[in-house]
Amino acid sequence: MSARAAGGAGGGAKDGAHRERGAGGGAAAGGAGGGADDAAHRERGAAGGAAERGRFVVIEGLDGAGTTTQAERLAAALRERRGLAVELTKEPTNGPVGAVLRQAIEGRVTLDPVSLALAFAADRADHLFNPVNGVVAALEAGRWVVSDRYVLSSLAYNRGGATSREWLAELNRHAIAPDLTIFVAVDPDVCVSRIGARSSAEELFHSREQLVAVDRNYRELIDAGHVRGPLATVDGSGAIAEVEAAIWTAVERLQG
Ligand SMILES: Nc1ncnc2c1ncn2[C@@H]1O[C@H](COP(=O)(O)OP(=O)(O)O)[C@@H](O)[C@H]1O
Ligand SMILES: Cc1cn([C@H]2C[C@H](O)[C@@H](COP(=O)(O)OP(=O)(O)O)O2)c(=O)[nH]c1=O
Repeated sequence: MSARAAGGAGGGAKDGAHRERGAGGGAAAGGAGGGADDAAHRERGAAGGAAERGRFVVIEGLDGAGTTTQAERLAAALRERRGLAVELTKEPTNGPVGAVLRQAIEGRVTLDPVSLALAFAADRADHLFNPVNGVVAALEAGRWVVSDRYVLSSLAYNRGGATSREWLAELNRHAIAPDLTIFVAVDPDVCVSRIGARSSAEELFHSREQLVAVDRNYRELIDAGHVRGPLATVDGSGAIAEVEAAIWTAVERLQG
């Protein structure tokens, strides 16, 4: 197994923790597209017994909305309360394209908006279809996946000028639809203050002006029905435990 596979390409929490690995690394994804939409919830007849497909839950929101905090809490709750095997992942991932993106986000390299959008789409393809530790392989092996950010982040953050919503959607055509997207809604001013309390480091999308524009994009995308798969909007302005409880209610509805 490569160092990358052992370390969990495609995610893990910010520190790379919490990522469970299935024996043998899971099934091969079978190429771009994965066919996972069609394969949703089917039983696997492969050797080793039938495994019901896992569910893919995505947490979205502005920087500072609490997506990292809530993705960690949801993954832990699914393990503890439901006894599920859960992988916690994030975008940008800890894989090779994700490493370049992290440099761009932290201002160590500069990418133009088209290259940035292409890199996020490439990182996402690896996140999904990596045969060793990709999301599709995990879902097909029966594990749940909770992802901190996904396609909706590209549509909300990387749009403008040469990068239209339509083009971004086309770039992400192969990305499977989540079983549930949770949008953690928080006012941009609150996000700015939480970001400031967390760290003084400058990042690409941390200005108030940018967060206001991204918030508008998220809300337009949601209102126009451009989110693929079921969506739950949760008020993220309350205490961490309150937001966690609201997310749990949304996920329980999915299970029920
Ligand atoms: N509901 C909340 N109320 C107050 N502070 C929060 C809440 N959720 C997260 N935080 C804090 O805000 C900061 C940003 O949270 P984080 O989960 O890293 O956000 P994101 O991943 O969306 O940028 C962290 O310091 C975190 O502890
Ligand atoms: C997944 C994704 C993230 N982003 C942005 C959103 C964040 O500003 C940044 C991810 O940085 P990160 O430090 O992980 O932020 P957070 O903890 O708030 O999620 O990358 C895009 O611009 N496009 C994308 O497709």
